[in-house]
Amino acid sequence: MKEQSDYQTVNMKNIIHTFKYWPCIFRLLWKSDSKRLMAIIFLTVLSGIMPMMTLIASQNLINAVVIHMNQKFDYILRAFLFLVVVSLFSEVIQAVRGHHEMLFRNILQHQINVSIMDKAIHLQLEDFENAEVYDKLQRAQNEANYRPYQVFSSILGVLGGVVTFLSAAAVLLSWRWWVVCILLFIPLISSIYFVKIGQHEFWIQWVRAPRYRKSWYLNFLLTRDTAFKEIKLFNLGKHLLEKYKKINTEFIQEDKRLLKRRTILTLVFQTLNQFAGDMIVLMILWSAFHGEILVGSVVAYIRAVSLTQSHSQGILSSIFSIYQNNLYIKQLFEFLELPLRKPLDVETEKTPGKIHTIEFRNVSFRYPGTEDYVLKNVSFTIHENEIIALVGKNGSGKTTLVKLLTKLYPLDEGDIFINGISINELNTYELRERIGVVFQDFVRYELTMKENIGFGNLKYLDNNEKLMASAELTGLFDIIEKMPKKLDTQLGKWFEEGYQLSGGQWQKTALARAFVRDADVYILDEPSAALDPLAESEMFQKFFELTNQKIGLFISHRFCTVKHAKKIIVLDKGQIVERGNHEELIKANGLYASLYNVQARLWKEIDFPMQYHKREA
Ligand SMILES: Nc1ncnc2c1ncn2[C@@H]1O[C@H](COP(=O)(O)OP(=O)(O)OP(=O)(O)O)[C@@H](O)[C@H]1O
Repeated sequence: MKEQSDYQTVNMKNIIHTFKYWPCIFRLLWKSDSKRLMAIIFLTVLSGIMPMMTLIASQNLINAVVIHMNQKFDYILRAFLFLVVVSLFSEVIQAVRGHHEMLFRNILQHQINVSIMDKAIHLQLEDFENAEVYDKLQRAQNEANYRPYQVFSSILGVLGGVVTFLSAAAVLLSWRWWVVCILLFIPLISSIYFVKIGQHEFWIQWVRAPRYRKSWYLNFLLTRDTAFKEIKLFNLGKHLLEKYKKINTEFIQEDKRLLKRRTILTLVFQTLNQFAGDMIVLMILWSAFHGEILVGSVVAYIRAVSLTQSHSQGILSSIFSIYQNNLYIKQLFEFLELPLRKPLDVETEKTPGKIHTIEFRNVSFRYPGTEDYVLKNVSFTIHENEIIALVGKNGSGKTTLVKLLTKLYPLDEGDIFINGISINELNTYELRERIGVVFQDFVRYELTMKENIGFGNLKYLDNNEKLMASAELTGLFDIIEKMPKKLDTQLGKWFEEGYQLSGGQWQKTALARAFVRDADVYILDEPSAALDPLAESEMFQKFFELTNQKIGLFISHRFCTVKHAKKIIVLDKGQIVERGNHEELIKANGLYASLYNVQARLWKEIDFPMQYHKREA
């Protein structure tokens, strides 16, 4: 919030503050392609001098014609050839510079995208679920990744413009030095006004950012397949489009006001500039009329006046663009320089070895930035060759337990021991290598079937035998066999020749991905939600076999499966309220029994149809 108000207070200090990222920009530019960067800077300076060179060559030629008319043609020819060479050289420089700039822009953009993605893979889940960090990532990604090039290009604009401006001014200095002062004075005054407008635009852009993201999101919803079905069925298209239009119409209105102000100011200063220029041209003609200067010099001076005027405008618009881009650059580097969270990434040498026991000891947890405990004093132990079922109402903390065990969140209070060692002391990557998890919101990779399974264990990515063995465990084998390119079949509908799987088949793919891992612990969070009863029963049979001499943990709301687990842990509002096997828990007649009975009644169609009939009557 403070950060935001900093932007809203628009003053020179804040504007200057945004320049603090320039060293980072230059490091980034240098890192991207240092040789090309140097070449571009050199060519920019050179092309800044070229207009003046052309001007001097034209002046020479015209003066040569005037002086040597009907006398020596070779003087005229020499002056002409000089002009040809200078013009040609100027064209070549422009072309080579354009070529390098284009390439450099692509390389730089690639470098920035890689840096953003590299940063993102080093963040923690905690960061991704933190609106502020996510915001920074989104801003860096959507708005800021091309800005460094724009700043660079504007700096080049200023550099080239200043060189041309000064060299053209130098031509005029030899005639009347104070003419240069007049030509400088007007742009200087106008730049003060333009900086003020620039500050205002900063502010407008900043305030606009959240609305801009919303409009981006609406655009995303309307143009991707993710929300297509609901948008059609609930007939949301028009409603969402209207929302999008409303936000963007506001932007257009704001832009109109801004542009109006800018256009009026531009007009005023251009008129003043033009008037001053015309007066100076009149003076040049007056001097020529009195024979003080030659025709070539008349042309050269007039051209110099026009160059100084046009380049002063160019320099101003480049400075203006630098101001605007600086704000976004700040967002990019704020994201790239986000400090990585410590505890999860501390790499220790300690490896768990084969996991024989997992012990949760007095674990309590609150999500960062929230007050309420989602887990309270949770303690239980799982041993090798055991399967535990975690049950409880929605939001009771089951998935949170898995996130803590897999070190997706740092522990808050209490500890988790793997083979007697605290997970805080264990190497995160080694620990995760030994755990195979299927989350409720598993990923449907729009890639090949091979990748969808092989991502569970990259070392088997090209081992079709292993991948198919894992597919067999989840009942995918026959489906893959029938696919056009078997394991190499592209899945989903985003890319060419995509083969769309059903919801249950996607779930089986996610299970196969977890099963291909040579894990010691397999965790399934709602693994059967999309499976038909037969597939569910087969999958659990395989799961029981797979976890032989290993540890299995599954979260499920389906009591027909849960009842087969030897140990069942019942969570309620983050606390373990019951534990035991099915028979014990039914006998205890607590939460488990009541949840089980509700479901059993639904299966037996005792209560539900009666109510249904009552409503019909
Ligand atoms: N990233 C988060 N930030 C803040 N609160 C969260 C976050 N994720 C989950 N919660 C909260 O933590 C509580 C437990 O969530 P959890 O996902 O562990 O429940 P669950 O038992 O797995 O539920 P379900 O059966 O619906 O999957 C919920 O109240 C939820 O609102």
